[in-house]
Amino acid sequence: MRQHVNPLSKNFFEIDPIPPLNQVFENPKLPLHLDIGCASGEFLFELSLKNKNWNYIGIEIREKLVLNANLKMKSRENKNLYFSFGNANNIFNQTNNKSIINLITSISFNFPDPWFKKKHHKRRVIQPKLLNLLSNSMKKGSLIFIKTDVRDLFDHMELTISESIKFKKIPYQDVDFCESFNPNRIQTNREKYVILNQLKIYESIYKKI
Ligand SMILES: C[S@@+](CC[C@H](N)C(=O)[O-])C[C@H]1O[C@@H](n2cnc3c(N)ncnc32)[C@H](O)[C@@H]1O
Repeated sequence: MRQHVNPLSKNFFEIDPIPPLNQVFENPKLPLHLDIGCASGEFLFELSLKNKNWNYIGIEIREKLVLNANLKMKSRENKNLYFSFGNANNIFNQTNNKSIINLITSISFNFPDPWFKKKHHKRRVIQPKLLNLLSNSMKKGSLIFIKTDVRDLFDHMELTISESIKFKKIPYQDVDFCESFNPNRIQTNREKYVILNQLKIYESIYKKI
């Protein structure tokens, strides 16, 4: 399976609408977490089983991974999990999907693709346009979690988010993780690898003000 796809390719301009939340979740009123770049979804499968008081949506640009995750969904009892295929940068251009943004309680960007070369930086998932959309539509108090092992990418993400005056970085110790989308601090696949290899993790949390 391809490890990387070019998010700027026109294959990702068309976006599937996410159905109304009352059609995908047993209880659409639960707090909603969005995980961008969820890969095979293992992290979300674990989260959704452990935290039945949250709903989770995973967005992933590699279609095969989403197809496999949806196959796995059929054999499981997940009533609080949904996977959507597409480029997170275009997903909210879809009219139906736009209305979901103000229902989101939190979003995570876990170990996004670094796209090291300068000429490829525009392929990085955190872009000013996406941040602008989120800052205009996410509700007050909602959170953005970013995590990476690549310092340069971390600086790029921090800069892009801090350019929006509507997001304030909050000190780690001020976050009540027990109330968050991930109270048990479950690790993503990349995070497990990074920890095993004793690499440094850079992370920040932002609040919509
Ligand atoms: C390095 S992997 C990290 C996967 C997972 N979050 C983790 O921490 O293990 C980055 C994932 O983001 C996906 N991705 C990259 N750009 C994306 C985009 N614009 N929209 C949605 N998914 C994207 C990639 O296909 C890949 O699965």
